[in-house]
Amino acid sequence: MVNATLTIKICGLSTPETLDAALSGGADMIGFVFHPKSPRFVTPERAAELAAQARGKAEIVALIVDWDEKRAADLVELLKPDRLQLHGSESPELAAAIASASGRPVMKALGVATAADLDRVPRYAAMVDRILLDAKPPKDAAFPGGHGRAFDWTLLTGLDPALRFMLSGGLDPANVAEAIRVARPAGVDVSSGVERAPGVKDPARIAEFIASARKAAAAMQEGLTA
Ligand SMILES: O=C(O)c1ccccc1NCC(=O)[C@H](O)[C@H](O)COP(=O)(O)O
Repeated sequence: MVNATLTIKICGLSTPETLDAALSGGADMIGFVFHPKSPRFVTPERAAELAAQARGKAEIVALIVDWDEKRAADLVELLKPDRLQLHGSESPELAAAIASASGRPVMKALGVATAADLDRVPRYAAMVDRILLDAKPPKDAAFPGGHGRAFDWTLLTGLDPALRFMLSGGLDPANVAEAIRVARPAGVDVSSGVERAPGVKDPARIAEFIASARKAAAAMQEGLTA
């Protein structure tokens, strides 16, 4: 399911129509947000209904914020996601404990604003399956992700290529190609950039985002092999 050259994740889906746009566009991962303050919040029961549409076609990612192992394992029991995304201030040890208790690979999101924010990447990378490098939320934000803010992608150019990180934060159909060219991520993740209002996904923008990202990844690949 996960593309060898670029993993594309569409996050914060909450309707069958927009989920279909992500799947038919060829998304590798689709994300459900379980943070109650988010405009993209879905209940586990609603997510389980939507997940039936995606199972076997794309990885189902459950996004949780500062949950403990027990709560994460209970969600996994109900939803049977392929992966958990931790988007709070979970320590590397808690992230590893959640992976172990739930039996699911964990992607840990880390906020980036300056080069110093990357110092903790190796500690997390040693404990989880994937790292997602996202913009930091605004200081007064009610929820810690999905704010459509980009950060300076050039900060990532010195990262170990073996890290195979995912990139998010303010990506959209117009800038994703440039983000891929500059940061060379193994994957990209988008939410606000494919919406017409907070929490309201736009099927046409989802298709456009996936097409732009695939085209940019193919061009990079061609450049590397030419
Ligand atoms: O999207 C949310 O509402 C959300 C709420 C709480 C924690 C994380 C959240 N989203 C995280 C994501 O995976 C987003 O895709 C990522 O932050 C990028 O968002 P955006 O800049 O809006 O594309």
